Amino acid sequence: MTPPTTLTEIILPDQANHYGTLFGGRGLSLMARAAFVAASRHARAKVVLAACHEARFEAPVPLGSLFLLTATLAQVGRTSMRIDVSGHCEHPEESRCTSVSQATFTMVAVDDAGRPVPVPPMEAEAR
Ligand SMILES: CCCCCCCCCCCCCCCC(=O)SCCNC(=O)CCNC(=O)[C@H](O)C(C)(C)COP(=O)(O)OP(=O)(O)OC[C@H]1O[C@@H](n2cnc3c(N)ncnc32)[C@H](O)[C@@H]1OP(=O)(O)O
Repeated sequence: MTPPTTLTEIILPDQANHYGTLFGGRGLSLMARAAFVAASRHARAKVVLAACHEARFEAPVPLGSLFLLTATLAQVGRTSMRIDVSGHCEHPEESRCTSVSQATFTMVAVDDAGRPVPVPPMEAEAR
């Protein structure tokens, strides 16, 4: 089974809003990026973002924090993959890590013409 994809980003001023916390659009973009990596690792093909479901931001991510993302392959269809992404916030000077966001992304494998192509089933990963 493919291990979850993890990405860590330090939140700098160019990623912040006027409240001094991570801008939500940037947060979603980072989560989509993690989903893209996880889907690409499974499909080993071009993948595009088809949908984003149930995105939630539960707590703000302050400037200077680490935003830790974990993307997990949750379900595989014929050409699509559902990727669950969770975000945690960690202050670099503290060990405390709190859950701050979740979203689910549907990624679809495509050929060079952008047509959906089959992806390996989840079970195939265990072989
Ligand atoms: C929000 C965050 C923003 C953040 C900000 C991004 C920042 C960036 C970061 C990097 C992010 C990475 C992403 C890089 C790559 C691009 O950047 S992709 C760019 C954005 N996405 C696109 O341009 C895709 C545009 N859409 C399409 O090309 C077509 O609709 C698709 C997705 C290829 C599907 O084609 P289709 O002809 O509708 O195919 P169809 O046979 O009906 O469906 C194929 C499969 O897709 C599934 N599917 C299609 N539509 C949906 C849907 N809406 N819901 C669920 N499943 C669907 C079907 O159920 C089917 O699944 P299977 O049963 O085969 O498993």
